[in-house]
Amino acid sequence: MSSVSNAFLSEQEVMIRESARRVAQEVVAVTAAQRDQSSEWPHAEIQSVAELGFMGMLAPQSYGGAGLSFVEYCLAIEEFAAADGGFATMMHVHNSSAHVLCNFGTEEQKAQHLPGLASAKNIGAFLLSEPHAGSDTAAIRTSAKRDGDHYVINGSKQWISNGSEAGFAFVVAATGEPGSRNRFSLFIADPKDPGYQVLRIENKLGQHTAHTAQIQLDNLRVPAGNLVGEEGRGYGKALSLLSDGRIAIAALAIGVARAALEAAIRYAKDREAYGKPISALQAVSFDLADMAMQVEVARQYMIYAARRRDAGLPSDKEASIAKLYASEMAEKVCSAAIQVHGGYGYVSDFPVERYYRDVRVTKIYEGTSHIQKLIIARQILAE
Ligand SMILES: CC(C)(COP(=O)(O)OP(=O)(O)OC[C@H]1O[C@@H](n2cnc3c(N)ncnc32)[C@H](O)[C@@H]1OP(=O)(O)O)[C@@H](O)C(=O)NCCC(=O)NCCSC(=O)CCS(=O)O
Repeated sequence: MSSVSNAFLSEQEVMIRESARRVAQEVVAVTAAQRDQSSEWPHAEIQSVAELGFMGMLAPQSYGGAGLSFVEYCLAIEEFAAADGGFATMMHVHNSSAHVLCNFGTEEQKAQHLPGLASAKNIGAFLLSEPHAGSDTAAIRTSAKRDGDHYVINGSKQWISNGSEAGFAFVVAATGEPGSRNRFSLFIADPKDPGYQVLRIENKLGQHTAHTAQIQLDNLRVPAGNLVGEEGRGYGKALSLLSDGRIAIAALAIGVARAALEAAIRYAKDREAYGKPISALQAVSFDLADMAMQVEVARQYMIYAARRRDAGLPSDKEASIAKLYASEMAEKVCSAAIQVHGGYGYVSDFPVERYYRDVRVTKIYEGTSHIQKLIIARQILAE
């Protein structure tokens, strides 16, 4: 694949990327267009990729995971996104659950939940956003009240990827009074509890493989032992999940953009106009060069941000730069791929209209482009 360079990757990173590419193409890409039409949940594909370790990428091997570094994880996410953007979102949200548990859970919580997550027996979801708390995370209204050896959680959660299919869920809820700085706590909840109700699955522009649900929590009872970390210290944990997630969403946007670029190159070499392939027309070849340049630059910065994360260096600003640049770039590249296809780019016989629809949300979820600018500006002005 000429549009992906292996420069400065370790042998292991190249091997993981190639293995992810093979599995993504053989298992996920072949059914992607059909899923785009049917919105069917990919049970069989999830099981196949789980058997090869891709549903427990960030869980340690001792708990049944693959124990990948963050760079390796992001390289794999790019590959799955090139096959199906929605599938990659489902995988990312699921793999992040294990990541959060590894970072903040007790040994007991890890032993209880990581094997089920790593094998994809339980799909993970993270219940953070609410109808009135999207960009403004601190506006969360869901509350958790202590009742003996349980907490009782009430509230509405919105935009929950995997929420309708989850067997494991993190919930962020307020345990403190409004106005207090340390008012949010993080809990592990069981979506099989009758207090966890799926109100609806959203009808979206793209990413139909990823089911996005609205969840009502009605007296959801959670054992006190399911509190993750200290009471009132959940907000920073949620923000750290978002920060790491932004690097992965950059990888996802790059994967979809790369698929669009490759489709455009294939089409331009094949389609003839004025007696020659349109790739021989300078205008088209320059557009392809622009697209390739942007994908490559976004990838190199995404890998840099992921390496900082692996090295334990501060990476909030870099995560926001990676996500902002990659998601804005990806929408432009997918649009340019449609343009190369002309009218054929606008119909579903070719995959580029799906890529365009799938990639649009990368400018919104895990923090909008304006939120990324806010985080970058806050940091550069404080330096
Ligand atoms: C815009 C925001 C970043 C604003 O955040 P705040 O100003 O409210 O918070 P801070 O004062 O910066 O931090 C509070 C607290 O947390 C600690 N913190 C911050 N970042 C980190 C980190 N990366 N790691 C660990 N801890 C962190 C910080 O030090 C403070 O601690 P102390 O109180 O001082 O001890 C924020 O509101 C924001 O990011 N908004 C965007 C939200 C967003 O991205 N939403 C989209 C979610 S994705 C979605 O909903 C889809 C769901 S899914 O696909 O299923």
